[in-house]
Amino acid sequence: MAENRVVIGVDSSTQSTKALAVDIDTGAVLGQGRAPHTVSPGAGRESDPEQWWEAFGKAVAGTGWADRAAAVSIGGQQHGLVTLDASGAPVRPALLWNDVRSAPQAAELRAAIGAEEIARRTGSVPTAAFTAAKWAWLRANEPAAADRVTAVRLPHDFLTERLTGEAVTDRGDASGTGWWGPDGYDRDILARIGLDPALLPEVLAPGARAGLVGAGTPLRPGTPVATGTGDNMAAALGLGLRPGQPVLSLGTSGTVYAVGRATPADPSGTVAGFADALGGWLPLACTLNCTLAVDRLSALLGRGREEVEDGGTVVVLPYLDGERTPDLPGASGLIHGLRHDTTPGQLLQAAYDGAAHALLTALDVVLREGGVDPAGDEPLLLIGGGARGQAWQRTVLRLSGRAVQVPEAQELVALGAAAQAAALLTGEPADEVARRWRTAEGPVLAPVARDEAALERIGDTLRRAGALQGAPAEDQ
Ligand SMILES: Nc1ncnc2c1ncn2[C@@H]1O[C@H](COP(=O)(O)OP(=O)(O)O)[C@@H](O)[C@H]1O
Ligand SMILES: O=C(CO)[C@@H](O)[C@H](O)COP(=O)(O)O
Repeated sequence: MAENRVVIGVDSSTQSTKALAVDIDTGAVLGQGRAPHTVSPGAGRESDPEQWWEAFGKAVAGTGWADRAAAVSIGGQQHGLVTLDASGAPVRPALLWNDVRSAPQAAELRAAIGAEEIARRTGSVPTAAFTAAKWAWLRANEPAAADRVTAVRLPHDFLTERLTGEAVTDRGDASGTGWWGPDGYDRDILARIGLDPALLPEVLAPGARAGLVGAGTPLRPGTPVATGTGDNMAAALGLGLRPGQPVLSLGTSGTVYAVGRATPADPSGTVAGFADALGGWLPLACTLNCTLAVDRLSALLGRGREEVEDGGTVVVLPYLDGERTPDLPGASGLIHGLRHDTTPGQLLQAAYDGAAHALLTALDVVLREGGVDPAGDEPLLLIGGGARGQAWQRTVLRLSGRAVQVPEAQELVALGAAAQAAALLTGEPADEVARRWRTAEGPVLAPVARDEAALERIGDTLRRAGALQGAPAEDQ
């Protein structure tokens, strides 16, 4: 294999870094590497950016192509607040997307600007996940640390800068900050949260080159580096997604999204109006409790993930980490409707249902926000670690009523980053590279009738659980 025909794509996600070495011509994966991350337990969710950098080195070395790849690009978990001092070292661990301590700061921003206005300006109504709320939390709770910060980055920007020395980002990841919109950085929002725009990276145009690999990194000096993007935007590239094709990703987070034709601005906050990595839009709904919550329930029940049973009417709201969709940052797990004849397998199935419910009920809003008819019959593309699970597949079929397509290709975030890197060399748009690689191909599972009764039971429990789960009085 000629060295100038292989690129490396990286996914620096919540639980681990994954890297793929990919043949530019065929999309064949020639090598892969992985290294785990540590996320703090307890009230917050934090990770050390230095560990991401070490994991990046191990994962790219694991591909076997680190010293020979022709280009590289990095997709990363969205929203995380990385704070650097004048030497480029982290001031403190990064505050991650699933850290809900910043919920009061998000509520303050919403109240100060108004949900409609902030959605119009930034595409999204901020929740605790958004970087703007995290910076406001840092200012309020650790002012001395905030004062030492000379640069604010997102996880993928931090790694790109370590590689190239360039302080740059892309519109996809920038759109998850809460301080960026179609007109660029929103100076009013930055002023409200006390963040100097000079601390932020430059937002590069789609398809631009971020820079060249410098000395002393795990990659060959001089290797071109693409802009990278947020992990969901990278997966959209990795699938070669066209407008209106819906995606459900089952990983640490659950996400549902589609490339849109229109600029999204959902004032209800269910759908975040992210930008994609190409110049379009990526309306998306995200939950905090997905594969990890179901795995925790299966461990508590002492059953394997696939040991589910049909029947019964028990409802599980598996909000072990608080929740973002619906916006219940103070929520916890809740079981309702337990009977003498409820079996452990039914309880486990109810956890799957509870984790999928918000994503699948948000799907129509996601499509409408992107200007696409939700009545279309495009199969739902199922990706992420959970997509291989039979129980997950059956749950999604039952609660969506749609055909479900499971791409054979795995690690679509890393593949999307690889497509970005390849696009730097070939001049094609990255989504076209992925379509050429046929990354979305895989079996299509035939639709089944939507289980309206289960959806209604979960929705009803949610409404009635109101005060217990910390819902505002007007929603109860
Ligand atoms: N066969 C499977 N069935 C259900 N869940 C799975 C399966 N394989 C992996 N997972 C889950 O997938 C998750 C990892 O998914 P991934 O998309 O790699 O995560 P991340 O969001 O960190 O990128 C893990 O929490 C794991 O429990
Ligand atoms: O917050 C969001 C999307 O808005 C998450 O999807 C993060 O981007 C984390 O992704 P994973 O680590 O679960 O892939």
